[in-house]
Amino acid sequence: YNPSKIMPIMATIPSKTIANYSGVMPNGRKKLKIGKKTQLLSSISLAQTLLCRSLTQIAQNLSFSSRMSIYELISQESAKYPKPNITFSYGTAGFRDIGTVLVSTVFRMGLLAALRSKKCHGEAIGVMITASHNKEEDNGIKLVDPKGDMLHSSWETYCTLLANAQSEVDLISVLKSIANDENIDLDAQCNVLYACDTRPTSPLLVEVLERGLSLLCTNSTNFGVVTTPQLHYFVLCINTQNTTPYGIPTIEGYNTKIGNAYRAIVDSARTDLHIVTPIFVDCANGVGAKQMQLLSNYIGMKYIKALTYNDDTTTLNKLNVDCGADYVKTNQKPPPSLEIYPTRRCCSFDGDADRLVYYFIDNDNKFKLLDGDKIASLIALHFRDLLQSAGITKLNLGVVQTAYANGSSTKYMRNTLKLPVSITNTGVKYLHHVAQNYDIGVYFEANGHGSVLFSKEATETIKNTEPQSPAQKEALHKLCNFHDVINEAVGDAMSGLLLVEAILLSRQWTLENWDQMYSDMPNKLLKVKVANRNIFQTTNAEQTLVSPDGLQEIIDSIVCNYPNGRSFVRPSGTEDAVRVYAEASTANDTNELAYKVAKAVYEKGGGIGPAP
Ligand SMILES: CC(=O)N[C@H]1[C@@H](OP(=O)(O)O)O[C@H](CO)[C@@H](O)[C@@H]1O
Ligand SMILES: [Mg+2]
Repeated sequence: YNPSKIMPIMATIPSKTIANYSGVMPNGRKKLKIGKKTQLLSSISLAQTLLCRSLTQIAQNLSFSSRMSIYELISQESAKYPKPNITFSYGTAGFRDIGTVLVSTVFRMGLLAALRSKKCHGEAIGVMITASHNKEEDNGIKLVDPKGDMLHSSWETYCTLLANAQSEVDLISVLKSIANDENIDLDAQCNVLYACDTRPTSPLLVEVLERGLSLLCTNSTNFGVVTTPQLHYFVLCINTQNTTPYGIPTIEGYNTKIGNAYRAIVDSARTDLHIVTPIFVDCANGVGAKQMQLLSNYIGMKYIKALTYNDDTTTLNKLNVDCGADYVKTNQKPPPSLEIYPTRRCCSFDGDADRLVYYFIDNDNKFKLLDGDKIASLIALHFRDLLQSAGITKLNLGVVQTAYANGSSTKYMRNTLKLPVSITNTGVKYLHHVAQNYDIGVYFEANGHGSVLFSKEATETIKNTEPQSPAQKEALHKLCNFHDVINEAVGDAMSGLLLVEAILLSRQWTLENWDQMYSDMPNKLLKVKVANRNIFQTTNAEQTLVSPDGLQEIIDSIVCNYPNGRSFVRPSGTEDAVRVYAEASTANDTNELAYKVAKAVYEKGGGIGPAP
């Protein structure tokens, strides 16, 4: 091999071909933007040079790799990304930290994603680089399993082990033991799809991820800057391509599937389209802004009037600042940037557009939040009615919540809707799995992250039931379209918005009508800083502490003094803190209860910093 021999060969390749391909060369970060005729010639010669350099690099790597084992190569490359002196943990939503300290972790997750795909017989695995609602300087990485759901918990330990391997020797030893324990053939097929959100550290982390991937994976696709749920959707689409295709794994495919289903529901609701009122969408200055604009443009103003706010993804220090679903839910107030008055319908996404909350102010200027619990209640009610109208009785419809669900919502669904409600651990992966126990499982976290899952039996029943009346036919048709509007892979703010809008239009409901389903119990969420949150261990879907010793008894003795009081304590999976939740009949009682429990946590659980 000799680079000087490459040039004459290059000369025989039509320049246009080189220019076309130059954008996807291995050193593709220097992508060429060719468009203006005046720049074309110089771009082509630059493309030739770049291509030549890439070929040189490939040839060098090839001759190296023939002499070095793959583990030696990994070790050599990994040395470029030393692990900082931090203990990483794959938590509720993968790894989260300041973006720049995640470099070694992200490189290693490239290796792990490749192993996971090889273990799953070459099925596509997703890697999303995002820190969701957290601050802009943070970033994170989480893996998506072949069905589009979260990484299987048995592999989370591998993630943590790999991220914490101190030296290159440790790293190789962890990799070898994973390959050995899981019986993985390193030469097996592999497919990894990856994407990122709009954070400033995302391009750097994507580049490092690619380095990791390039060592073990021959087949990977960069989906660019998309929402977390879109990446989950792409993974599910690609892995079902040869069986029952879930959809087309592109942004257009996503918009077409959910957009067409939404339009069909609106059409079948036979509503006068003039009643389609604007929905003001706060996009948290995140990735949802552009994607929501693309989706609503596809659907058309006649069907949806989605006006995006907080859609600046280029100015620094704006992401999730005083806006977004987490801000609205935590502070129980609208983003100051949104002009809100009675009758104006508003909703907020979070930074990676997997959470959705709605809100409005009533005629007395009182802020009303329609959170994940209210969204779940609306969906459960509507599906219960549709199943009844469709004459389907054999499908079991149920709801999954966490202990953070407002007590009134659980009561409403159990006592008024007469539906089964399961309570499970915090984190979408838990809710998702429990929802699979129902034929139609509606799951939502109070913060607005959730979806609806349909069993195979549910899908087939909806598709194959012979209607006995026009009303039944219409209900079945609606159920089919509601199924298609939902992103079953994971909770999705954009798909959730269409689902809620479609239900409201079908029922001809305003946000006030929706809000009146039930009244929220006053509630309070506090954080307590402790020296070691790992000593906090829970049972009973995180509602009862088993450690530290004696603390649960103290909490019980506090709670029993408050009518309808409920309070529980658990360690956060995403922040270095312990969370305290309280609910009671009045706002005063709730406040008092929350602070008393937080104080007990601080005193008995090794609190640090100022006392609550
Ligand atoms: C009380 C609360 O809202 N907890 C959130 C938060 O988890 P913690 O483990 O509580 O930090 O972030 C998770 C990931 O986004 C989300 O799934 C969960 O609902
Ligand atoms: Mg999120």
